[in-house]
Amino acid sequence: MIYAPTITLQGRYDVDDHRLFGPIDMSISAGQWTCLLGRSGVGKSTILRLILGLETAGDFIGEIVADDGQPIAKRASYMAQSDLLLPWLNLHENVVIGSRLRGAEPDFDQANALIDRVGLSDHIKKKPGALSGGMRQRAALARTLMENRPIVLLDEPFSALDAGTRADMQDLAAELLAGRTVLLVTHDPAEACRLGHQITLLSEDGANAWDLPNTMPIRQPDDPEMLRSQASLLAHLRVGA
Ligand SMILES: Nc1ncnc2c1ncn2[C@@H]1O[C@H](COP(=O)(O)OP(=O)(O)OP(=O)(O)O)[C@@H](O)[C@H]1O
Repeated sequence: MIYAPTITLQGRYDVDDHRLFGPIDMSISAGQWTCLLGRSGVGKSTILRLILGLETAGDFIGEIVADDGQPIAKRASYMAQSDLLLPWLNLHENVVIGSRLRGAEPDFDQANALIDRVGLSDHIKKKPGALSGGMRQRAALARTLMENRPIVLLDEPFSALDAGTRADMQDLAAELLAGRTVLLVTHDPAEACRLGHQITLLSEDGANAWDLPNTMPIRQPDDPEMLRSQASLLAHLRVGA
């Protein structure tokens, strides 16, 4: 598989003449899941956009580098908070849009298999407007997984899903993204403790690691150590809110 690098982000970020976060020194480990949590508006989505080199509202002073020195954006796939599905294309066409935009022939077998894994085979010809919010989110997940990139940036990818489907999609993403460098933005301590090799808490003052059980993800929902960790993380987030 193509090398999945460690990414480091060092710097500070100002918006509207005030400091939003930083200075921070954050590492997103090679081939692992790093879960990023923090209060609403602290800058989590901004960090994903900075890593991708996309426009943001403020100014970042610092550097974002991969440990192999190669550019990051071209080998990253990104699932934004809004699903970014194109309304005039059907579900299947949306899932293969990446290849189409690159002028390549899509791998239709892979696309069909992914659509099946996210449970949308019966809806393949529907346009996004005819799908529920959770279905749209699963379609966007399939499109992201279809890209098969070594770096994957996910912004609340499971937020619209019912509890059972959410657990299924977490399992699927953990399976298909094994060995990739994944940065997952989430508000859900249970999700972070289930999926994360590392958890980073972003605040105005910095980016701090949160201790996780020594077990490897993906952790079972009834894992006692995980449950303890998610409970203390929730308590910490409530105090910090
Ligand atoms: N277009 C914009 N113009 C001005 N300020 C913006 C703009 N977009 C975002 N911001 C500001 O940047 C800050 C960080 O936004 P960001 O979306 O990164 O936060 P977040 O931590 O991901 O929030 P949430 O958890 O609610 O998704 C916010 O406080 C917001 O006010």
